[in-house]
Amino acid sequence: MPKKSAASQSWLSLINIDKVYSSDKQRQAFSLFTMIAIAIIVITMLVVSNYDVYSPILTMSLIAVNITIIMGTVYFIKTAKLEVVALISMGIVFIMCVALTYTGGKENTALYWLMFYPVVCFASLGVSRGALLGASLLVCCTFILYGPDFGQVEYGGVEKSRFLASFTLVFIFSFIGEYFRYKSHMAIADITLSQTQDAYTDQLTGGANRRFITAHFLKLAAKTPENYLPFSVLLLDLDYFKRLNDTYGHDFGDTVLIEFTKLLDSQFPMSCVKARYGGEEFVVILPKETAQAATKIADDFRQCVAKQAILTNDNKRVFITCSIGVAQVNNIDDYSQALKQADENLYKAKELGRNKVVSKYS
Ligand SMILES: Nc1nc2c(ncn2[C@@H]2O[C@H](COP(=O)(O)OP(=O)(O)OP(=O)(O)O)[C@@H](O)[C@H]2O)c(=O)[nH]1
Repeated sequence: MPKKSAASQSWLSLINIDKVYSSDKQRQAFSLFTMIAIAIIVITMLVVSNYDVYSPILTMSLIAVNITIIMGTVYFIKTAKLEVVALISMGIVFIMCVALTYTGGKENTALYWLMFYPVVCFASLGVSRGALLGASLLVCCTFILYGPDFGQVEYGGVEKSRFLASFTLVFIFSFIGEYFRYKSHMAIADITLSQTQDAYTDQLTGGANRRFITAHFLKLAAKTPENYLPFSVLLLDLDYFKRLNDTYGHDFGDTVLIEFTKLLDSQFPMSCVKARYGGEEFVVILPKETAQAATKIADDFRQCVAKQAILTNDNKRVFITCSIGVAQVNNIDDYSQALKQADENLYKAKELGRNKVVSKYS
């Protein structure tokens, strides 16, 4: 655990676990479109082979289902809006199920077809919407089977009660399956997020570490370069840190590193990425800033650091300074090269006597 948390944690918001969520979306999409594919084939075959047996209400509703789910699939291909397509598809299939129950289908065998509905509803719509649509179908079917005569077919008493019992069981077990699958999925998502955040956190300062930049930030910037490029990279190193450790002790050295991280967070905008690169070395990335502008910003920070006193345990005021090397990144692939350049500039800043900023504009 970090000794002290840095003032701002904005960099944590850049960490996501989209892969965990996208695999769940794939599961939902796969369930829905498997049902759609099977539905298109089965419905087409049924309509073609039974159009003379089916009542016009049933034939029309089956054709309407086919057209709607085909259009829904096209809409999904164009927009990738899975939830909308799932809701519309399961809505129209709901109407088809009601029409099937009402008309009886071929030789009053319609009820068999309804059993798949709760399963696909939960798999493609999730717990609450799945429960709502599944339960609504159960209520509608019960009303059609046991309600007053309003033109529906008459099923046998045993057939009705067995259908309701089986449908209820399928509904309950689909609900239990989806509810606990969702709960475990969320638990895994939480664990993955906290482990990922942990892996990218510097344990002493609570700020980001080097891995955050190399394994996460650079990939993010490569995906949306328009949000970041060109950016400037500052390499900052505390001056005479060994002497500080030797004079005031290692614990005070730690306190200085924590206070320095807080200063980075408070002095640079939230949009900047700050990370401890190791030891007493830090990196700051300034998105959409040229090296020229960054040199001025870095110099303001250097002066701010020099003015800031840090208190020792016995209330002694200690002043620190830092040296900074600056370079510009125009292309993500050039990051390593730019970091090397910033390192060379930092080395020059040390050679010039420390407490300096060096870039090609300084
Ligand atoms: N307290 C503390 N010290 C650390 C930590 N990591 C590295 N150090 C110390 O930082 C010091 C770095 O020393 P040097 O590389 O010689 O640098 P310097 O003394 O700052 O000298 P210049 O960089 O040349 O100004 C070493 O004494 C390390 O032990 C840490 O996490 N906590």
